[in-house]
Amino acid sequence: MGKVFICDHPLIQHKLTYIRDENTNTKDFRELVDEVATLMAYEITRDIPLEHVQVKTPVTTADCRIISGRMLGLIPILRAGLGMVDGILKLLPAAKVGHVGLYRDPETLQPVEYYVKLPTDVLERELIVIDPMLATGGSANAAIEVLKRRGCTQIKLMCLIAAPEGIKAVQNEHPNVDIYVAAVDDYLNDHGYIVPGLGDAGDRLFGTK
Ligand SMILES: O=P(O)(O)OC[C@H]1O[C@H](OP(=O)(O)OP(=O)(O)O)[C@H](O)[C@@H]1O
Ligand SMILES: O=c1cc[nH]c(=O)[nH]1
Ligand SMILES: [Mg+2]
Repeated sequence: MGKVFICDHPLIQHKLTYIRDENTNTKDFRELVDEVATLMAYEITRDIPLEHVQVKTPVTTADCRIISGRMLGLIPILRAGLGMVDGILKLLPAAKVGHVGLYRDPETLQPVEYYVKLPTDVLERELIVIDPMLATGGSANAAIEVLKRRGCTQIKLMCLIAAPEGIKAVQNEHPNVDIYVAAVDDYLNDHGYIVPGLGDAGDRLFGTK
């Protein structure tokens, strides 16, 4: 079963509080999501392998370590996943970005696919699927399925807030995908919104409501 890592660093939790606040405006919401994404990138890359190199300092030769050429791909689920991309790229500038466009039908809560564009070398990359919200898990599962259908095997999922129902759904359908979240909330309401959550992440990021 996929593991769940809760990124509970105080800086992440502090910023998440303001992200949840309904009085936070679009500009601040976007900036805070960007900052939390950077901090979460620090946590999600904890297991990246290093290799030894020697560098000449002005004083002597030093045994040092660098990331061992690991190729990463970021896969934001449109729209809301876009809000986390730049924050991650600040720490991982060589990552390539693929896009999976999904919206959740408001009646059925089922994901509807409308766009997929992936890097040509996606099979060689370790992939991080990004979406601020893991509610029913339908969108994350569908995005992971898009990647697996193309033969991708190394996949992690990164979200800001997850509902227990969404975690269970991903663990059931994709047991080899680890999930990184800043918080696990209480439950889903009758409209499939995470409680207490933050509302509609896409609308809050882009000011569409
Ligand atoms: O786990 P689920 O039940 O599938 O819900 C989560 C999805 O819902 C939201 O997307 P939305 O449909 O609002 O699209 P948007 O990002 O374009 O606003 C959110 O960004 C996730 O993609
Ligand atoms: O709470 C939720 C659930 C799905 N999508 C969101 O943006 N928020
Ligand atoms: Mg939305």
